[in-house]
Amino acid sequence: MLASASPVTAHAVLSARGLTRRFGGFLAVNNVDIDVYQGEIHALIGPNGAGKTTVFNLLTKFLQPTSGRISLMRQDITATPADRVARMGLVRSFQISAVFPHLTVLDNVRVALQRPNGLAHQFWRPMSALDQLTGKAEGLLATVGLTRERDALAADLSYGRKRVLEIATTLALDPKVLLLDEPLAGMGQEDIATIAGLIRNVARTRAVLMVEHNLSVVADICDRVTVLQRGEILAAGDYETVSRDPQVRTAYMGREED
Ligand SMILES: Nc1ncnc2c1ncn2[C@@H]1O[C@H](COP(=O)(O)OP(=O)(O)OP(=O)(O)O)[C@@H](O)[C@H]1O
Repeated sequence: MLASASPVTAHAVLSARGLTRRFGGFLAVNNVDIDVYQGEIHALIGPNGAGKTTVFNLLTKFLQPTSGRISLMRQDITATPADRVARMGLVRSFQISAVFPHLTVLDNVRVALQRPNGLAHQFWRPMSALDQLTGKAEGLLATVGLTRERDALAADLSYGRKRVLEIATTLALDPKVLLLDEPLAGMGQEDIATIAGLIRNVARTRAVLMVEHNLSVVADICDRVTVLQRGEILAAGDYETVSRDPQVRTAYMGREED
């Protein structure tokens, strides 16, 4: 029997206490505590199979925890369905990152913008009905640096620019907490620098939790790091502290630096 969960920290935007998930007899996530703060980027790192994706699935309510509690902006969301949690402002990038290849960059953002307006069920309205969203969409494109590609078809963007467009469509939902699953995967150095800067910018007014394998980017842009191993927290703190932890070096980072 697990110990009962400790109290959820009041001022974190997203908190979990004693988060635990079993798959049959296998303990994939074991007693994980995590706090994600406004204005900060929190990295969740760890070797393959450590439980990072399962933690994301638990926090976004794609999976129900076996035990433990989750709170979003001081509200207990442990039993709240995924769609409601998303409407409350906890947004995972892929949830709405379906970029429509045959729409322009601007139209992709306008389509994303209609969702929080409660028009999602009227998805097949003519594009002209989206005109009222043009100004806001252009503002978002400016925020992410996509103004020049405004009228390009999404299909014609490079991989890196498509990921930037995904971030723009995610921001259209005005998330309070943004969960990014390996946002830099498969990118070249130049795109990494652009996206890392963009994430840093986005986090100024939001809380960001990201799973990321690129440790130099984690070191550069993340305020806090939680290291998972075999479903448990191995270490947590700022990158400096965590990267000096002998257990972490042996289990994970040591491998990178050998
Ligand atoms: N639905 C499931 N049923 C059974 N086992 C699962 C399920 N989902 C995940 N697991 C197991 O839980 C463990 C943690 O998996 P998870 O995908 O969360 O790890 P991860 O840290 O995201 O790994 P990676 O970096 O490789 O994506 C793994 O051993 C995985 O096989």
